[in-house]
Amino acid sequence: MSARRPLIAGNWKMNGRKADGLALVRALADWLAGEGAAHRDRFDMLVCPPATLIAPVIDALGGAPLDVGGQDCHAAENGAHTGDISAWMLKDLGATHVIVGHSERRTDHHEDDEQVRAKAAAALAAGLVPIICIGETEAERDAGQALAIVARQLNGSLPEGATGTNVVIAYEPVWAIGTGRTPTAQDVAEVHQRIRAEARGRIGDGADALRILYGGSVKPGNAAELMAIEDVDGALVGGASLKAADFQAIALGCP
Ligand SMILES: O=C(CO)COP(=O)(O)O
Repeated sequence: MSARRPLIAGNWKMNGRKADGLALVRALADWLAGEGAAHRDRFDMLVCPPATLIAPVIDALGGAPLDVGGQDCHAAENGAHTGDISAWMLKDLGATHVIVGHSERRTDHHEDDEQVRAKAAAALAAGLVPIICIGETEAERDAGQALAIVARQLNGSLPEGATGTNVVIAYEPVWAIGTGRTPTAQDVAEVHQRIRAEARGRIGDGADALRILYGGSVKPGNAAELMAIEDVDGALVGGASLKAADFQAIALGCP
């Protein structure tokens, strides 16, 4: 076993006006400086606000040990790409991470593994840690294809130059996102073990240091059970990351 410190990451998705985002991040910063301070060596914490709030959230941190990331980036550094944001722009604001390949982008924007890999490569080139999301649909799980789909997505989405420490993988079964349903602990363990094995084939023993997050209906009530599973190295949290108390409780679920 390596000393992989869990990463508790909040994906705010398309939620929050400025006042909401600032109130949330201030509450988290206050907690990390107060009650949460005693637990700081048990997890790293990250929030991924909508692009409009990244700069104000970073300004509001006041030195709190809380990283800030984007929810997506374009694969290019600059150029004629209306509405897009580059990894270098996120880095310029002070972001440290960027989510790529979230299933909502794979669905809503038809992103495929090749595009996700290009985005992840851009993140690495810009000096950000890409959080590469993979996960099967319910039909794929019912057809017994979950492991094969996740392996294919991982291999297709992992960029050249990936190591165990410069990328993070998030396993998010599509059918568990926002539904209140989660896979069994055994199913989560099986998929995470497979992800690490596939990663080992690509990056060798660096895979021991690779953080593999679970995402999909993580709540205060199930966080401890999920975080205790072998090869689960943190959580990518959607809905429950919008409430400071819930997000904090999830972090406290880390072993
Ligand atoms: O998609 C997710 C995080 O990226 C998970 O969302 P929920 O936690 O709302 O299910």
